[in-house]
Amino acid sequence: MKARSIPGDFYLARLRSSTNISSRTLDNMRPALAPSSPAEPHTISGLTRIRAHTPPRSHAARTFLPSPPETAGRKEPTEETEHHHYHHHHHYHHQDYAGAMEAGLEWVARGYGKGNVKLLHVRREGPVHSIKEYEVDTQLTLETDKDYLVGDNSDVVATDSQKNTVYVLAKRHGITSPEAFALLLTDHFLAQYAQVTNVAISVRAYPWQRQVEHTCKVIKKRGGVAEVWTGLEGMRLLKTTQSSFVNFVQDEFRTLPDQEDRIFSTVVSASWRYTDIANIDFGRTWITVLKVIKDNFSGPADSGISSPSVQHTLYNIIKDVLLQLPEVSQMKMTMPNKHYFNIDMSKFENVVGNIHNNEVFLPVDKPSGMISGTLGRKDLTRAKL
Ligand SMILES: O=c1[nH]c(=O)c2[nH]c(=O)[nH]c2[nH]1
Repeated sequence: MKARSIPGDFYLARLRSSTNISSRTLDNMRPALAPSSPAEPHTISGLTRIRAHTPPRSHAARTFLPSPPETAGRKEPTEETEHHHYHHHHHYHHQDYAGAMEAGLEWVARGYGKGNVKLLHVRREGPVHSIKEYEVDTQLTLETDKDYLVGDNSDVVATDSQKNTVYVLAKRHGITSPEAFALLLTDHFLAQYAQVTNVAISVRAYPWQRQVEHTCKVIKKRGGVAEVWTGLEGMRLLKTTQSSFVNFVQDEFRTLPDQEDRIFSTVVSASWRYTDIANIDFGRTWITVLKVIKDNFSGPADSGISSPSVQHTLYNIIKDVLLQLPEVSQMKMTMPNKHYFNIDMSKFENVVGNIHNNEVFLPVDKPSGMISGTLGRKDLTRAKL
């Protein structure tokens, strides 16, 4: 074989990512890579070729057999084993691999698998869904090393199949915790493939949390009808323009100047009660309320909507919900005013130039304004009394 005429040759860089290199492939590549002087590394078309001046190996060291499945160690190559190997796998370029496993070497560790298998699992239990987004690494170690040593893939569970397994087990069993999912995968790989001796699964969970909580409260007196309140909590909003607060009481206690263009940020809590709970799509009303809040806080994307105060924005939201949802009899809402105060740049005139900037703010944790209100339908409110 031609390939045997250059023992000691090896190549660096992305020459071939597969271990299954046929001697034909190497033969075809050689002319393009042939350097003028074998002593120098050459870069040709982005490939670095290094000529290693290793003395030709002995015949016996040039090839070997893969470990038999029942033993972890490797059998020493013999004339007999080489003969067997040569005839059945002559397309492998044995002598290019044999050098690494000369006598006296052993595996300290080996493994292969898929890294960062990303998946999002959605658990759909009625209209309330829950999600888990994970990145999973799989690593298998096989009993034999014939895949590494001679390119025999017959025991190899492809990393692509390992990736598919992650998806299939998520579909079949669902996902509760990273640990439960990792244990599920580990047990699966060991049970499914007898040639696997070790499995390592790593899972990283992406920390999603609900942007807005859907809440509800149901009260029922014996013999009465259920009073159902649906709500939302934790809807954090912020806008950088079209919010003002001016013309409020001017006296000796006031220090706050009129604010023509301030930051408006809040965390909305709201709840609403239904007139009659028969035939109500609770999920749909919840989505509608969310949209009414967004529309009144932000307005249309091109023009926005201006807010003269938190009070006015709060009123507009509740009013619109009651107009759009006849099944709602009453709605209450609180909107804390999460202050972002303009940092006074007048002290830094020399450093910043424009002191009238509206760009640097101090987020204030506490205190915050507490604005709230409840609106009900007149007829129903009266009927209740
Ligand atoms: O929208 C506001 N309403 C207030 O009642 C108030 N009070 C205040 O100091 N800032 C604001 N902002």
